[in-house]
Amino acid sequence: MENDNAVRVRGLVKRYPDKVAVDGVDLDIHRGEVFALLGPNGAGKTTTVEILEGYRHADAGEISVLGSDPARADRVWRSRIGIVAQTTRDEAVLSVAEMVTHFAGYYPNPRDPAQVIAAVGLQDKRKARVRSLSGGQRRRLDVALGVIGNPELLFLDEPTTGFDPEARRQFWTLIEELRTEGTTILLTTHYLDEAEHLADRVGVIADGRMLEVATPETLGGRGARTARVSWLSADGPREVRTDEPTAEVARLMAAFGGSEVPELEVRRPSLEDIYLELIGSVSTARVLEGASK
Ligand SMILES: Nc1ncnc2c1ncn2[C@@H]1O[C@H](COP(=O)(O)OP(=O)(O)OP(=O)(O)O)[C@@H](O)[C@H]1O
Repeated sequence: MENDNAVRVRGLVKRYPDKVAVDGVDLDIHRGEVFALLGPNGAGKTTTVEILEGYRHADAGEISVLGSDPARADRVWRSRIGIVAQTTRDEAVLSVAEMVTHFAGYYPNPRDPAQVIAAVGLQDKRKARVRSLSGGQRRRLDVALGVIGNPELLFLDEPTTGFDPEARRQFWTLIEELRTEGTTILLTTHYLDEAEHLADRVGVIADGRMLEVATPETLGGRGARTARVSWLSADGPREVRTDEPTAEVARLMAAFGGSEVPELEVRRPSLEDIYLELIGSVSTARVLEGASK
């Protein structure tokens, strides 16, 4: 019987000849959630994702994806997942509409090709040959091909690399719609704002190890971190650090006689600040380890 998790991984290990790329990773992805896997270049994200997709084989660990071991999964299982890989290189002579329709034919319960093309913003390009698309347009097509089969679980490996800002926003809307429909999504991204906007939970991986899994709001104790309150006083910009920003704002309001406090801002560390701190601690540990040898 399938459990409540779309993905359940325990003790995942993948070794390459000169590198342990994944070093004992545990991971649970709940059904219906958007999970973002974050980490620096070479951390082991793509290796992990491709093992979950059944494209690479693990050296050790227990892996269950939609209730099956991906290394032994069949065509029916494959039709339940959608994949947007990091790179696609085919130089198809088909048009966008032909390609999306062609892929729809592989699945038992596909989405409507015209709707999917519109959802990724390629309606003006539907008759264009795939090989004539720009890098960002090609990436949008990759996303269309990933979702055309109406997957229960969607893997997105750096899906918005090369997107212009408008395309990224449009993509975010599409992901939100898929999430509302109940699709489970595993996303890797280097854009922290993307993770913050889309993910229910994030996992930070570095050097093949999972450092922390949490909501974007609570990663690294973020929610409890000291806030910075800044404003423009008559003497110039001012900033205080406080655990009670509300009290500080109330004090400022009184000081300004209830009128608008100029340039008032309350900031807690951003997801990027916290992420860099987590990653930084690993790099420092690696340098110290090297120095002690
Ligand atoms: N086929 C392979 N053969 C040998 N080493 C590999 C292979 N694939 C990946 N590696 C190595 O394993 C490590 C993890 O790579 P992986 O592609 O999983 O990282 P990543 O987190 O996805 O990085 P990026 O953010 O750059 O995409 C890297 O050091 C990489 O060089």
